[in-house]
Amino acid sequence: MQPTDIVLKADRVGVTYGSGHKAVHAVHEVSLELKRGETLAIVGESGCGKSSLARALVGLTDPTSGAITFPADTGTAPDGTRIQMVFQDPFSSFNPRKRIRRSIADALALLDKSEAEKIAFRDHLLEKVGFGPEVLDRFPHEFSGGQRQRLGIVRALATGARIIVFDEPVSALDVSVQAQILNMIADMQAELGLSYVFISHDLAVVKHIADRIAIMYLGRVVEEGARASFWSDSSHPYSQILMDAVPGAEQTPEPEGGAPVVDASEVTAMAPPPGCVFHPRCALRKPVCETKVPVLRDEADDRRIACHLF
Ligand SMILES: Nc1ncnc2c1ncn2[C@@H]1O[C@H](COP(=O)(O)OP(=O)(O)OP(=O)(O)O)[C@@H](O)[C@H]1O
Repeated sequence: MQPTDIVLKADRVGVTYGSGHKAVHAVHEVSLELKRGETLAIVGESGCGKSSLARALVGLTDPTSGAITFPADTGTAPDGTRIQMVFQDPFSSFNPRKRIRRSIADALALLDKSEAEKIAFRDHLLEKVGFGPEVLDRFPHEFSGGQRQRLGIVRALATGARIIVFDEPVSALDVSVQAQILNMIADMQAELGLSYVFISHDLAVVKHIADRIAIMYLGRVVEEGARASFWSDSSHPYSQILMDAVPGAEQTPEPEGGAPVVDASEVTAMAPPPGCVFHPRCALRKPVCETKVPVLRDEADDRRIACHLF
């Protein structure tokens, strides 16, 4: 078998809540690949299914359809250590009654290393996020949001996981703290050779750290490609809206046909529109968009778009 650089692969993954006419297709046939050492950003508005996909990737939810595999896995890592999630608010996942030492020890327990090596690894990770060993005897509530997020990152990495899924890791933090955390995340990736999936509702946050970007809308990936090409080539009309919202981005002129037709909040995964799910909000829509679902197909080198305009 050929060695592969793909560390994580989602193949037509679907996540459905409920059944029958009450079913919500939160994630619909999503296929993605994450290469070793790369950061794949998944971006979309609230409710597009980002968290459902993230939870499926790390095994917290079983996909209703499709498959999640780890093609580059050598098979030596015991389950639970190859992929970990960092949540928006790690406070909710730290046991408030446990000292930090205990919480990190629980993560280190998954490592196949000697006690001394575990301690050295722990202290190295703490140092990387700017903490000394004195934090170990404190409780979670004694830390600010930014500090807690740094501890959340340490705890995820302490398991030895090589793939980290970050679910909106800086969204709850002050803008001044966000850049600091993003820099730490990037430093650790370079030093430890980690692969990241980075979930965000804000394209501005991922603009500097993502190698690849996938845009999700109502459970589907509508566009995917290398980050650099996103700001240079033409894009899916939905991606364009997200790009225009990035501060300092060049604004695209209002397309002919005018503004979006319906309020975004009226379109939900509970009652997705027929045809292209984005068509009610698309100023460039054509009649075909109301009836036919566009497939995600290669538009250029390293760029896939699901849109009838291309
Ligand atoms: N446990 C659940 N039961 C039923 N519906 C759910 C459940 N979890 C999520 N949903 C629905 O699935 C869709 C996708 O939700 P999800 O949380 O994955 O999106 P998101 O993009 O992460 O949004 P947010 O950023 O607001 O968390 C939404 O319509 C949501 O209401």
